[in-house]
Amino acid sequence: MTELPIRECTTDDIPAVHQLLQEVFLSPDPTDARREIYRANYEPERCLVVTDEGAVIGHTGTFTRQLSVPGAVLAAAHVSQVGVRHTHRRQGVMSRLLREQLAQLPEPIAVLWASEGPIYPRFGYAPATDQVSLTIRSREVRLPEPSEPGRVANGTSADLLPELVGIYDAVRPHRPGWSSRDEAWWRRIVFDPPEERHGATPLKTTVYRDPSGAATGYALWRATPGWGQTGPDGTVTVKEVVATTPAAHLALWRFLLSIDLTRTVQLRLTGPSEPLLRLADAPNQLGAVLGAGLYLRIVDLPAALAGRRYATPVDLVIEVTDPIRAGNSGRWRLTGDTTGARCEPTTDPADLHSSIAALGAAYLGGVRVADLAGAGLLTGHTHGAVAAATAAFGWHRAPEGIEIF
Ligand SMILES: CC(=O)SCCNC(=O)CCNC(=O)[C@H](O)C(C)(C)COP(=O)(O)OP(=O)(O)OC[C@H]1O[C@@H](n2cnc3c(N)ncnc32)[C@H](O)[C@@H]1OP(=O)(O)O
Repeated sequence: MTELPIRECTTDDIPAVHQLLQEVFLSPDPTDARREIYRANYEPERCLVVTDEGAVIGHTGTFTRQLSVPGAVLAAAHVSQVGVRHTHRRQGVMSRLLREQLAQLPEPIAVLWASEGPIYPRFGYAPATDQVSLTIRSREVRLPEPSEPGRVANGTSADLLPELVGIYDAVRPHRPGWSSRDEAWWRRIVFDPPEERHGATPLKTTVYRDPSGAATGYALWRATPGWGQTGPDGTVTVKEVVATTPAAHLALWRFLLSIDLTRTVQLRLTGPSEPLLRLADAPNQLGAVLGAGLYLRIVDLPAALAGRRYATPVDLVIEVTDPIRAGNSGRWRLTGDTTGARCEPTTDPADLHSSIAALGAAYLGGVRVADLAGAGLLTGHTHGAVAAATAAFGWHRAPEGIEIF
């Protein structure tokens, strides 16, 4: 049987691609406003389609964005919108799309959110952040008193957007796992059509101002009313809290936990470095659940390993196997520290042996090399190599994915 053709997407394909994605993600009919939001971010020249008799039956997409990694900010392919029509599944269409995409990507790393865990490891992707989800019983948790006399104020996202962008961009370079946002991405973040609120309030924007009046933090959140036998039982759903200072973070969370008529506060996407985990007087009442977060794939190994910084001086030979991007396979000498790094081919004997996926898991500093070795996913060949790599690849702040793209 001849293979169905695979090719770059064009602007003419966009309606058919949207139709396919709506179908495969079991989504309701998008409104014109939602279509426009998707269209603004869509980069057809970075997307691939498979067609059958001219009809689009498979798709994978890439968004051009940057990702913060330990000590640096790198170009990272943000892979998304992977889908194959129900009638064409389990015939290898996705596999062809993802392999072709990996062959073409110019970025040193690629990241994605997996709709289902088993799909991506076979392509060299691995979970690189621990996702922490919180379901907080807000009346059972107390936070410390405010550490400065600032104030919170609500406004519209349109009016406050310049301040939101300023706060986000001040924090982002220091938060491994966070993605750059251009104007179109910000429009998507604050997009809030009434038909998608499902009984909740509009998205609210709350800014914290320090005693000098400077905006040092913001929260995006909404509330859903609820009533139980004992009275009010509403839920606050927090989209994100971003703060440049601990004082702003504390003040915003004190505010969110005290919204009248609510008893639960949910935050779906944070990580192990979330300060609330240390601030709450009753941490168990935060309802923390751990899951797999952002998946990462090393695409161009020497560029990726030289592109981040290392917490302790490192000089190790790593033998890597990559069945898909053959150029990554081989022995590489990695040297570096907190100021820079080099990664070059070598014929020296290996200190460590790793699959491309295991190295990707360790890349953002959130998965310990020693834990990967303990699971048998990575092997140390010389004395102390696993310990040295564990210290060097680790980072002082755990990576976190805070936005599904
Ligand atoms: C980054 C993102 O966009 S995440 C979103 C991914 N998309 C979705 O979840 C939408 C709904 N699902 C789909 O559209 C399709 O089922 C896809 C894209 C997940 C898979 O497409 P297919 O063309 O059927 O995949 P393909 O035939 O290449 O399968 C390759 C292998 O992955 C496995 N696989 C595919 N999908 C899944 C899954 N959902 N769960 C577990 N294994 C899977 C297949 O069994 C196959 O394994 P094998 O080689 O051992 O037989």
